[in-house]
Amino acid sequence: AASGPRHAYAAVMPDPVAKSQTVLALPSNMVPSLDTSKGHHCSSLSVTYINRPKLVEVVGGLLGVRKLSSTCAIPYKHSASDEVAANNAWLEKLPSALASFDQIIASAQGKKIALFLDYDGTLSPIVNDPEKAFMSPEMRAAVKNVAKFCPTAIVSGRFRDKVFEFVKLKELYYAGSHGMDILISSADSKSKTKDDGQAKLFQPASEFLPMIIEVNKSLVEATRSIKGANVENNKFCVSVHYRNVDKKDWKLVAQLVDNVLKDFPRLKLTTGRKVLEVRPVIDWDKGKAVEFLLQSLRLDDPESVLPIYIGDDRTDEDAFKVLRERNCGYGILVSQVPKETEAFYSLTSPSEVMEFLNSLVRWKEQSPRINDEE
Ligand SMILES: O=P(O)(O)OC[C@H]1O[C@H](O[C@H]2O[C@H](CO)[C@@H](O)[C@H](O)[C@H]2O)[C@H](O)[C@@H](O)[C@@H]1O
Repeated sequence: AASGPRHAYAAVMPDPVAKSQTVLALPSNMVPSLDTSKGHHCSSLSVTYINRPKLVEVVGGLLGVRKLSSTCAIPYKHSASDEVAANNAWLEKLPSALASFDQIIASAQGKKIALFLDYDGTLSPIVNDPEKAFMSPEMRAAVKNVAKFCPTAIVSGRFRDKVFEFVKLKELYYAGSHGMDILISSADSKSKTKDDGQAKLFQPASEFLPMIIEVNKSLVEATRSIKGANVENNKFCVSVHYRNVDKKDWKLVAQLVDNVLKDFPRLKLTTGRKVLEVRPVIDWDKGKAVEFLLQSLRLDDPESVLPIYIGDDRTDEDAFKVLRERNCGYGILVSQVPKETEAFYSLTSPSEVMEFLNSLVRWKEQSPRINDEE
């Protein structure tokens, strides 16, 4: 999509749910005074409007018009041997992060690992009811332990408060609404200003809040008659779930959502796992959120930090792409089937994610002084 005009943000806005926090409402070159003199790879960031893609471009597969373009399953013939061959070819291209663990830690020698974790499908298994996507106590312990050694952020499409309710770990950073709602405590923030002592919120889509409330209502109304359809308000974006809708009605759901969006030209549609996601047309995604966090937490020097992002969804591709293009870390795709991806490695399930996190912990525990530059 082509870039539109740059967007200057409105004045500082209090967040009703966030006590003792400052909302960072910055102009378009919004990154707090970056020092690019060291040639860090993750440097300039800005927020722009983008043109809205057409419905068929977004949900082509769902509408039967054309295949979805990114992170779609690579089609393969259905004989068992073809599937095995396709899987082997994929694993060659995208090796298991567990099998390649030694390689991964070799490139982390002398560096700090910054971990970015998607939530649904990565830390919790995909379930039919989004309200019941609980994380196991074992997974929570693994994340808690790894966060002792590696700065760890959850980057989710969910409402930030909701994903915190699931994860329940105060020591992590949280980016909700696909990165449009980032909370950073000032102790960790790069900019030492008079706001020190307060947590900081970065909400690049804050002006869209009333519009999201309105579109949420319209989407609930529009899909009311579709059995199994479920609309979830994620604060700066809205999810329309069709996982529990009869397959013959999937196209209808997409068309109803598209009809609603005709009245909201400043909102666009993206797709996830059996979900249509309505979000502002700003050029901001999980990739931008990762860059923002790396810079804000002073983790943007590739000489001393290795970022690793683990996710399962199409929206995680934006983060994989940032790490690949900037050559400053690894994306790990969680998937049981071959997919097109910008990730470097793969894991097959949340339980393999847990195994990977536990391996990181064991590695750090075995030789903390050698592995950690601090
Ligand atoms: O970025 P994420 O943390 O992966 O969030 C993406 C969406 O995840 C949730 O939906 C997905 O998980 C549900 C529970 O397993 C499943 O029922 C649904 O079909 C999946 O799409 C969440 O409910 C959405 O709001 C997030 O946008």
